[in-house]
Amino acid sequence: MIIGLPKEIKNNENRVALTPSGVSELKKYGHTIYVQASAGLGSGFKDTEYEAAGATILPAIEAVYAQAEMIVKVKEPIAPEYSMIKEDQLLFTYFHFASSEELTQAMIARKAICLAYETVEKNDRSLPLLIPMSEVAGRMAPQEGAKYLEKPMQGRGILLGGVPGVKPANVLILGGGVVGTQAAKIAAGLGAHVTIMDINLTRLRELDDIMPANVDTQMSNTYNIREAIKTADLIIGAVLIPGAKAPHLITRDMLKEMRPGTVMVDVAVDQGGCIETCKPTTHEDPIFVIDEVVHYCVANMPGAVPYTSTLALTNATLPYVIQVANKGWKGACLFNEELKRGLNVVKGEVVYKGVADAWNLKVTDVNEVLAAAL
Ligand SMILES: NC(=O)C1=CN([C@@H]2O[C@H](COP(=O)(O)OP(=O)(O)OC[C@H]3O[C@@H](n4cnc5c(N)ncnc54)[C@H](O)[C@@H]3O)[C@@H](O)[C@H]2O)C=CC1
Ligand SMILES: CC(=O)C(=O)O
Ligand SMILES: [Mg+2]
Repeated sequence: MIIGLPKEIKNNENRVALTPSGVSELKKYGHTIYVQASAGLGSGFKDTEYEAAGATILPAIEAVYAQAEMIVKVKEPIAPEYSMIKEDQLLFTYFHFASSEELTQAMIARKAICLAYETVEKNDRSLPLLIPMSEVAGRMAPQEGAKYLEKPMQGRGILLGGVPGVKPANVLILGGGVVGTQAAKIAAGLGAHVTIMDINLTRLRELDDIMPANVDTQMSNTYNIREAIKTADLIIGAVLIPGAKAPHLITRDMLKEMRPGTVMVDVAVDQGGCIETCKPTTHEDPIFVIDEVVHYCVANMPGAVPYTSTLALTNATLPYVIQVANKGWKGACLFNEELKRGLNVVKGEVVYKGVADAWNLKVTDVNEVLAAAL
């Protein structure tokens, strides 16, 4: 297969979807890989390393899209890339369609095959291509929260861990999955008092068993959230309904219940956010303030730590990339249910229910689309 690796163009997105070692693995199976010049530089990989691994470097992004049967990326295509996408071209990347109607309509119009990292799902319901980046974003969330809690950054001016004789900060985490667990570990390690809320009682039991003494668990519901936000210093949004729009657990009217300088890090922003007032921000301009509450809503948090994130992401994606390259998208999706669940939009049809529901579109049975494509 001919594989294209473009350089990411989203703000401060320094990750890259294949490392030179990934290129050399793909070459073993006889695939051709075109890499856009400087695609890996932000993650510490030089063009010469990709060349040595067997890739061909192309100077312009247009040439990479023009040549490739499969584009492997990190983030969703953004407007300048739309017109480069060809009918029947396979795009394997994060899409988060439920947070962008524009992107959904653009991919329908381009008649591309959109295989979304975030909905590739194992039989045990885990999301193998989301987990590594959720681990990164979860560990970053208290770090970013601590920074914006500082007074000069518009926060309350409270130290997460407190000091002897002074209470630590209260951290409220909504969602006890991968992001929530990693965020709790780091916040608790810094000495904060942490509360994790989830609707899954089994998950709360597991967390209660493994978390240190300064982490409490509580059932997530509007009543409990309304109470907790009154004394929270840092709130981390970490809920997920796979592929679908996140529910708004914190509504606009709740902001006036919070103390001035409270910081909210809505990691779930890539699925639309679990805080009503959240809108996507960038690493260049990460926060905004409403009703004296600081909102941090960066949709590509791991992009800021590419040395960690690129390796973590490609450790997980490469085996799937190899499968798709070896069998083609149809063969790979028929062979492997995990990959089939990653199909979101195929040749103009929406095949993922959460995405169709988000934008009131018709959902087509993925098996019909696969059968028609054979
Ligand atoms: N902004 C960024 O850069 C990044 C964002 N993310 C996003 O973070 C979000 C969380 O991802 P993961 O932790 O991997 O998901 P996960 O599936 O591991 O965990 C989600 C948790 O939310 C819980 N939940 C669902 N509804 C809830 C409710 N009403 N109240 C409380 N909890 C509820 C679920 O029971 C589950 O335990 C996703 O939207 C993901 O895409 C992930 C990585 C990077
Ligand atoms: C998951 C995601 O949106 C990211 O890693 O940027
Ligand atoms: Mg207020």
